[in-house]
Amino acid sequence: MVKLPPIPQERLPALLAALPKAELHIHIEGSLEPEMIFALARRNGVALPYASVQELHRAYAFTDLQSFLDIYYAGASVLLHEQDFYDMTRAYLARAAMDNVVHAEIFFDPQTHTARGVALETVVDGLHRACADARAEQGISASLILCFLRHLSEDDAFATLEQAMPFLDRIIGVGLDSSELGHPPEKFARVFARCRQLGLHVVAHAGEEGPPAYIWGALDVLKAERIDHGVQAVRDPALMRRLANERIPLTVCPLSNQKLCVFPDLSRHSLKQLLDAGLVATVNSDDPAYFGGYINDNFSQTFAALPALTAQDAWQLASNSFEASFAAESDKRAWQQRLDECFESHAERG
Ligand code: HPA
Ligand SMILES: [Zn+2]
Repeated sequence: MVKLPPIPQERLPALLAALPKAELHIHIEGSLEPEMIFALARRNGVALPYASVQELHRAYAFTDLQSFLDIYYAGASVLLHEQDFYDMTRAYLARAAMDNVVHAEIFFDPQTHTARGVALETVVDGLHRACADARAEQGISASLILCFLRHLSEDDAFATLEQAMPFLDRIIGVGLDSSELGHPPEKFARVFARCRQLGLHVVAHAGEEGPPAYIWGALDVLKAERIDHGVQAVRDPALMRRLANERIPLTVCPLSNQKLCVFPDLSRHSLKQLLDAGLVATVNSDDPAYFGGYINDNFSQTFAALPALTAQDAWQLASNSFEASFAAESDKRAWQQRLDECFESHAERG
């Protein structure tokens, strides 16, 4: 264990906010705030099934993953033009930078847009231009991960990969999201094998609502390098040992788990168990506009709900986020150094 300077307990909230961190599980369509949904609907002449921002907000009372996805896909219907994708991504990156995110690996769902007649080029151009401008103007680094929707067929995923071929230099990897139960990783074995051949990184949502068997499948069949969510792993001791031994990161999203009723309450979340078992767990926001908080809200509310979490855990979570990222080793070392300096400054002050 790394020896850290002692941090007084009352400084923990300020430390959590100030920590440099990477965000590795953020669906960019899930960063669309209700106000922006209405502004884009107006700009693009799209009719929404909600009369006002307040009415839309009131619909954010989810009972499970599917009840959220239905509203999330409706929200994304306002995105039509390159500028829409640009504005959404710039807004997220500006907000993330305020939370001291130094690096973000951003998921996007092409099939949600191509099914409505939006060209993949429009999507990728807007997202990529926003990432480049945010890096130049705010110093935040960002890269893109294309997610396949698992409720659709493997053929549809292959067609999406084909459309993405001209843009692979702007994508670092692929992921798997949407409705988990009934859509195990094995359904996408061949398309993920092709993605690996193409040199793309591969990650997958598994063990959010689905059983530990879906995490085994993501590892053994898809060869996922990271597991998104993965919180159901605590139900399988052999899986916990494997994740720890192979240092397979989990991108955990506590507020998402709370809002989608994966845990009855944040105070019952498994994050501390995952860390104590030596897993490379990280904290992320998933769909911050829908789940009531960006990454620092996830840190602060989870540490408040789980008093067993310590400053050492905070350091570990931030350090894990750099280790788990697909960034260059030189960047990881620089961010790690900033993390250690942040700890020193919080220990010394006062
Ligand atoms: O939490 C999630 N799970 C699965 N698919 C998703 N798409 C956006 N957010 C999620
Ligand atoms: Zn997710």
